[in-house]
Amino acid sequence: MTPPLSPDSILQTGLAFWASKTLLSAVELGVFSQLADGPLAFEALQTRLGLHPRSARDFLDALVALGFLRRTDRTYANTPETDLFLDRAKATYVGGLLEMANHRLYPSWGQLSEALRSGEPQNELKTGGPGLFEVLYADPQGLEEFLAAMSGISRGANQTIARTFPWQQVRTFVDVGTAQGDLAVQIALAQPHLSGIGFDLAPVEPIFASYVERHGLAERLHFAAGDFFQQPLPAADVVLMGHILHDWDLPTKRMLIGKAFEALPTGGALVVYEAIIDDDRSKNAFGLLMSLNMLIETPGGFDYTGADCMGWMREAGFSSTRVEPLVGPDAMVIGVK
Ligand SMILES: C[S@@+](CC[C@H](N)C(=O)[O-])C[C@H]1O[C@@H](n2cnc3c(N)ncnc32)[C@H](O)[C@@H]1O
Repeated sequence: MTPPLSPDSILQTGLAFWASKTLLSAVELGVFSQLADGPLAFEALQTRLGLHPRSARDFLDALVALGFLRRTDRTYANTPETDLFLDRAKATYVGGLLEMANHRLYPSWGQLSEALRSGEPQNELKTGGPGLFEVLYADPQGLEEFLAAMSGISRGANQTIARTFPWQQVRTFVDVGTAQGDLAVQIALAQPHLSGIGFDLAPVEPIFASYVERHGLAERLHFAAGDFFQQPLPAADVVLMGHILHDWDLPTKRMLIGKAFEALPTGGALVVYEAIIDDDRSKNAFGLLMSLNMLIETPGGFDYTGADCMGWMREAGFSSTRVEPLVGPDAMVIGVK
């Protein structure tokens, strides 16, 4: 007998933004940072957070029910995960991504239907303003927030690439669009024989330099300032591009893969990684939603399948290509010259 149909999953996804926005507001208000020094009684926490009495208990108890806080009697505490990843004072903080989701993506995603009809981004570009990167680079705090957010979203994949790529015969690498430099840092930490370059726009340099310095890697990791639309990529045995290609339209994707080919010696490798969509385009929901996020944020960006990327690599001249899983929705596409 077939079980009766249920609307549960429809309703769960339809109202998932309630839970999402509750978590985003908790990060914005600093709930997890306030609790990082230890549990707090309800009244103390309410006062520290500046919450109106009407919904303070509902808000905090919703966070308990969602699994982000623990409560004993009337005292609230972080869970091990929220303590490690959502306390702003810790190096393991991943809330930068959620801060960006809260103040930038949440309002823009409210216009998704319009974006789907028009094919146009729904951020500053909509009113004739500058593009995503110009906006970020005009505001030093916004830039730092974005780059830290990228480290948060990328760290698991970065550590996997650092461990699993065959680095034995490699001496040098360049990370294109390096942001804070977390991929370069993770590779250098795991592979002490390697030296690397982080390539990015000039305003990123101080942020990269202080991140690399914090990890004690300034001798082996250097910054190269450049614009990949204007300049060739620095030469290296391995070229890496994390969350770069999906920002751009197809001609730009091809141009960047071509520049990577030029920067590599024969036998060198291009490693492209992000939320690579499965070839059947039916399983990697995160990758497909990420592509909608590119619609919201960029004029021509989109995510793509492993087969798509291997095809572009072969057109550029790469002789062998393969796709390897990383963590969660991420995979890397490797092209060997
Ligand atoms: C989405 S972030 C990816 C950061 C990092 N690779 C990661 O995966 O976490 C894109 C990066 O590309 C850089 N970028 C954007 N336009 C660029 C350009 N024209 N030349 C060089 N880098 C650029 C940005 O500054 C940013 O650091």
